Amino acid sequence: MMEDTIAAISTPLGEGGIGIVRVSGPGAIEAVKNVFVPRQSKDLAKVPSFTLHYGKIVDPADGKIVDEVLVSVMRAPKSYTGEDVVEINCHGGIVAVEKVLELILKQGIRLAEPGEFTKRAFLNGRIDLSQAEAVIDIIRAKTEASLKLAGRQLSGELREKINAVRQKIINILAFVEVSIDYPEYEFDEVTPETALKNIDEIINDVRRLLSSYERGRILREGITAVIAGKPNVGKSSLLNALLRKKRAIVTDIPGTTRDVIEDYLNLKGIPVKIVDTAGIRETEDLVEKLGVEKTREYLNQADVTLFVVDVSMGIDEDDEKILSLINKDKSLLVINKIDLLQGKVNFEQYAVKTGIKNFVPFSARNFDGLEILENKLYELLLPEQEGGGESALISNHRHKNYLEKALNSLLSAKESIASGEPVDLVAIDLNEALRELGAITGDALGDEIINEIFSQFCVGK
Ligand SMILES: Nc1nc2c(c(=O)[nH]1)N(C=O)[C@@H](CNc1ccc(C(=O)N[C@@H](CCC(=O)O)C(=O)O)cc1)CN2
Ligand SMILES: Nc1nc2c(ncn2[C@@H]2O[C@H](COP(=O)(O)OP(=O)(O)OP(=O)(O)O)[C@@H](O)[C@H]2O)c(=O)[nH]1
Ligand SMILES: [Mg+2]
Repeated sequence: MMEDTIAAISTPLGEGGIGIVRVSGPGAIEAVKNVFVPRQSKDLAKVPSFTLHYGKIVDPADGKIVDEVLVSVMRAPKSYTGEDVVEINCHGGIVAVEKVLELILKQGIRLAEPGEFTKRAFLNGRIDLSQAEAVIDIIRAKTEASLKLAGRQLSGELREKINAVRQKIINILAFVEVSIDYPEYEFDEVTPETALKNIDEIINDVRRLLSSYERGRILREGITAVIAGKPNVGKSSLLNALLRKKRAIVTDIPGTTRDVIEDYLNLKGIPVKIVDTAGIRETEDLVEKLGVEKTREYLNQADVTLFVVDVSMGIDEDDEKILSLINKDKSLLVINKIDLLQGKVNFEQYAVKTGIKNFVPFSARNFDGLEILENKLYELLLPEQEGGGESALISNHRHKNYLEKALNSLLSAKESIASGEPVDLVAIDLNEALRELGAITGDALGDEIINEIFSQFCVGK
């Protein structure tokens, strides 16, 4: 349990219905008692846990009323942080909330660092590190799907999976350690064959977790889609169609979009940053030139490119130039302006000519093909998995890193057993794998790394 007591404003600063000052630590109740005058006289130190109390915050220095509030009391160890927690529900508005916080700090309470409440929940053992990280993911979630993913992690799903794998390693280690300590014993259970079989099973578990990372990352972080193509093919019109609003200026003058335009959309749960760019062409116009330069930079960062062509114009050298700048496997070819078509057109020809397999005939004028376009884009990002596959569990790069390290240690242990090396070496690798998996849940992780993780939180969380 921490010695000192911390406080912070836990709601966004601004005008709102209510604003909350949260206080946590052994001195929380005493500090609030000093500034809180309950309407019905009672002692906050004696009220039951999880109760709410009406009254006023009064500055003890001059007896002036600061705000009318509701105060809740949650006692250790059953609280968000695992410590005594008192929350003061003030009227929303910057002045009242800040004034109340100031009064609390005057009672010898320290201002909380970003993420410190959640860090205490972790340090006091109420949640593990992966759950603490899920808290920040929930705050940052941009779509329902990413919220759901973070919610599963908050409920401890990842911790359970990791701990199950660790337990399997511990089971093998137990035998290995015994045979190190008592080499004269022969254990029927631990022939190299059974050990190899068990390690293989663990390796598979870790690989399965790792394989869910790509999906998890896309849902958690979202992706960047860049619209590219020659001037006037309808890039900005496509942006507007996807956003269902007139975000970018559209004209029939080639070179209309000069600067990069960014916006966000929710593609069936995937948070997508969509970028409309200046049409790429050789130009003498300085402003347009700079726009084209920027387009190239964005294309380098794109997770996926929407390459737009005008069906009434076909494909020429200028298209080829742009094609050389993009990753065709991560592109969708949008064959635009099909409303202008008279007679039949072989769309596959466009796929062959551009080398982009995924194509969709489209009209930004009448939205023809918009739904197919969205489906194909989704499929390109999150392909349907064979046999259903495991739903995403790993979404955080830190977790992926430690899983990869653990996998290497396990592979090394497997090799040692297979080549008949001394059991001591096997034990070293297995212990290493245990430590690496433990880093995901926060077991045996240095203070520095823990501090780094929590510093990414917002104040009051
Ligand atoms: N006012 C308020 N709203 C909030 C929070 C908060 O801290 N204060 N939360 C903060 O982010 C979230 C809710 N999360 C919480 C998680 C655990 C506990 C808690 O007290 N857990 C105890 C007791 C549970 C029980 O009664 O069974 C425990 O786990 O021991 C509280 C809030 C969202 N809304
Ligand atoms: N008929 C028809 N016209 C379209 C379609 N999509 C876009 N246009 C027209 O094509 C012209 C260019 O559209 P924009 O969306 O500005 O094209 P752009 O690719 O953003 O052009 P730049 O910003 O100059 O590179 C406008 O006159 C649009 O109305 C379509 O599907 N059918
Ligand atoms: Mg444009």
